[in-house]
Amino acid sequence: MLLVEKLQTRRQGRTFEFSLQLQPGEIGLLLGRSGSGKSTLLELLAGFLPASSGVLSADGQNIAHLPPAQRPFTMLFQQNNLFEHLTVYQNIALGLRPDLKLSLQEQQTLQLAAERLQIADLLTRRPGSLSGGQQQRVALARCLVRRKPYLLLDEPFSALDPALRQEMMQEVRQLATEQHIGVLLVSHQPQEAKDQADWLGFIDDGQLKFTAPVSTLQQPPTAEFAAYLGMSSLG
Ligand SMILES: Nc1ncnc2c1ncn2[C@@H]1O[C@H](COP(=O)(O)OP(=O)(O)OP(=O)(O)O)[C@@H](O)[C@H]1O
Repeated sequence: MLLVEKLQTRRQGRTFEFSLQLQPGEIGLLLGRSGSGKSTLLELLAGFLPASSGVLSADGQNIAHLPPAQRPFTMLFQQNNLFEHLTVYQNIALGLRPDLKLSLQEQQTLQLAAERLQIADLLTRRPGSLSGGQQQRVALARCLVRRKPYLLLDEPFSALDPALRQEMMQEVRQLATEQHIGVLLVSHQPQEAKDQADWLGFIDDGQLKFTAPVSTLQQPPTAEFAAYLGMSSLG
């Protein structure tokens, strides 16, 4: 389990403080206004941003002091996840070995991930010749071969059309369930993403104000959350 307790950082004179728990196989959907701190939370967990205080542990181990590469996270961004000069195969292989020299077993792992994400016929292509959806599948395949227990997704599908976005969310749901990966997903699409999430969290003014089951979308627990959803009043 991922445990975050009063994990703090400062950015541009503002204090950010987050507390949450994420179980293996669980998808937590992070919602909130632009600038509220959603990406800041993911960067803090991944170790791209130093924490000034608080607790960050994974499966009972304190991981707050570890450099990003040693933390149990893999992160997927909205775009620019791939290297344009490398083939799809090489882009995925980077998740296994920075020098791209894969053992036979690693080659098999890569092949399985590519088949799992239906991109096995694209391995010799370069990202520039792929659609946005195919590119994000490649990036997801690289996350998969890294075999990290937690996946941090920062609006990874927001540039895709609605049907494709839904398809990718189903893919993430299956991966989370089958491989017991804990997923934190930042999204601006509450209605679509909620179909696949286990809980939602509302970030406002640098804090995770609450986490709750997705059914809460129909009856927002706070006026701020209702306003974010575009509802004029509670109930
Ligand atoms: N690289 C950075 N360096 C300094 N400040 C940053 C950086 N990235 C974001 N910030 C600031 O941190 C605050 C929170 O930004 P953050 O990106 O976490 O918001 P967000 O909720 O993810 O927004 P959005 O939905 O627009 O992506 C903002 O005030 C922003 O200006």
